[in-house]
Amino acid sequence: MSILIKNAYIATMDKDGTSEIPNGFLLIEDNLISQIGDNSNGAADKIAADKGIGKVIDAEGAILMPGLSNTHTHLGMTLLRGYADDMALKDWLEKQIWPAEANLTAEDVYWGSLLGCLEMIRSGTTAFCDMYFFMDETAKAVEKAGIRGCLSYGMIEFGDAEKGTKELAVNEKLVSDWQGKANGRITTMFGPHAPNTCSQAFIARAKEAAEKAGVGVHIHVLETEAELNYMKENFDMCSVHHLDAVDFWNTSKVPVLAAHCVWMSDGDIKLFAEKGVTVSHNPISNMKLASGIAPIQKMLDAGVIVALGTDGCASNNNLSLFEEMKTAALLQKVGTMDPTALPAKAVVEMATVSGAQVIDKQTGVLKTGGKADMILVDVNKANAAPIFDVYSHLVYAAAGSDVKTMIVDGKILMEDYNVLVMDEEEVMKKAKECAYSLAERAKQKE
Ligand SMILES: C[C@H]1O[C@@H](n2cnc3c(O)ncnc32)[C@H](O)[C@@H]1O
Ligand SMILES: [Zn+2]
Repeated sequence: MSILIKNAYIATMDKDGTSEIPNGFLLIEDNLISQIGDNSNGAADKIAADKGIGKVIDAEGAILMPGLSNTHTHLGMTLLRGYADDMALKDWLEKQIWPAEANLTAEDVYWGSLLGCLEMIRSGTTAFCDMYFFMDETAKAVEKAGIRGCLSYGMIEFGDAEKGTKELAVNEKLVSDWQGKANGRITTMFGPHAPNTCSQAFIARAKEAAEKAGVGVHIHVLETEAELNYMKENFDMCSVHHLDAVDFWNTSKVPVLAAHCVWMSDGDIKLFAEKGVTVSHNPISNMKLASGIAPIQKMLDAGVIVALGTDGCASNNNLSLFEEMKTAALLQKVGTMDPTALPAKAVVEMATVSGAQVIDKQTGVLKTGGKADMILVDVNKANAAPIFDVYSHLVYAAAGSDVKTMIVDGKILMEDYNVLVMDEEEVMKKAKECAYSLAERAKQKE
């Protein structure tokens, strides 16, 4: 189906083309953007008439921009929203989260993932990178919801080579079953959990498997000072150098996505810039677990690709990249005591162009020939009067709930706040039932 959007304030995020079109139009044919331009001379109506376009969206009072990419989630964990708060990462995982996850079923992950997709649709996220368990269920949820998902299985091996072999087989099956499915909306990666929960040899095997399959790797790294200290005590070097010794950060064959990266040294940053690693910055989770402040401005200055992520709903406790954008900007300013650190436009680039780099390079900007993944942000609202700068508005004043329309791969998933791809009431009901039953099962085992 062809869709024509007219009268929008377009923020293309295209560094090589026009970045803003105050009164613009955009034409979608099949799943691609076929035209984008100025509408002040009424070009859109002429195109609609000439081409006989059936679907015209009048976007007066809205910003049209690329959809947002959430580069670090654990979508099934949406069921554990608010399950365990106000704890440090190690205790949180070992005493609360892992015991609860030991009771997870495939059905739990399906409904948790679908709820996560719903929340993302409602808050402007068109693509995400996930690492969790029962990933077939997350893939089915992505298939239904219509967004893009780059899915990895969270492999935790704890130095047990036999367990490692089994974990790799699960991730390999995910790749062979789902890579490129749903018209390419579903892609896959390998997900070795972290350098302090997986051995160096195992992480190297995961990278080898990823290169063989031609897919990326997704890992947590240097999230806490405790991880840094553990690595130094046991291996006499930090996680980054420990994995560099097995060439893990080499991106010449496949992308490498490193979540958190809070405790990076200047040397680690230089290495990531040279290697082309994508960092997923998760400021809210890092603040909530008191993990620290990642040196994001330093990374950007050094040329590291930095994207944004929410982390799972048990450490955030939502999936709104609008909240993440604002928090990222404010945290860098207070962390460096420099109000010019991480300006608004740079944050929007992190949430769009940079995130898309690791998921689907044909998304993340609005330009002719690109895939049609985009959102309309309602600015006919009290919190949007006045707007002097579109990026300032998106980062400091807008909210996820201002997203009124979403199109992914040329298909409308939400229009004028109506989600078209699932029964919202049913999803919330089923997810709550699964969540309370999971908590009950976990409590009984305590
Ligand atoms: C895939 C596993 O990862 C766990 N997890 C969720 N959030 C974090 C985090 O911030 N750091 C490390 N591990 C995390 C999740 O519960 C799964 O067990
Ligand atoms: Zn995580």
